[in-house]
Amino acid sequence: MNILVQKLSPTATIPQKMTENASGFDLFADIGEPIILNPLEWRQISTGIALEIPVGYEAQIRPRSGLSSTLGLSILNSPGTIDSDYRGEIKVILINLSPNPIRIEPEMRIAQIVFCPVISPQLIEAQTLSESLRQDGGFGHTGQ
Ligand SMILES: O=c1ccn([C@H]2C[C@H](O)[C@@H](COP(=O)(O)OP(=O)(O)OP(=O)(O)O)O2)c(=O)[nH]1
Ligand SMILES: [Mg+2]
Repeated sequence: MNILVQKLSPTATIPQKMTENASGFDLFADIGEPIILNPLEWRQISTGIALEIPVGYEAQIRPRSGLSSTLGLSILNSPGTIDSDYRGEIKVILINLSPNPIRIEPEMRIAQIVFCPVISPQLIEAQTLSESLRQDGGFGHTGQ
């Protein structure tokens, strides 16, 4: 499958898979200068790219575990949803969950984007639903 990627700025970087069978393509920050995120601060970070995702697919913006485990850097709305009809700039809402300031560098690989199939069912209103073993048990009702 091909997915069209548009660079919206000359400094943007096309997302890259770092290994052949990686699920995600790393997303690069397209920022002119470093951005400091203070503890519990979040910011939309530009990537400088736009996508044309085929209908029937979506993209998810997910954190990179290395940045999370070493720095405490995460994504506020993880996983971010990129709709197939969105043609604007992909942005990453980074949040600093650590007690220390975090410096986001230009061209830093700040997140990863994963392309996934998505279904678009018809939602049919119903008065009753079929029975199941679980019924309405949830939120830990099976124990720890
Ligand atoms: O992390 C994200 C999440 C979303 N988007 C873009 C692509 C997506 O298609 C659009 C809308 O995202 P979403 O549906 O999550 O936000 P919303 O608050 O529901 O906005 P809208 O009313 O525009 O759908 O914003 C990003 O660039 N990065
Ligand atoms: Mg929406």
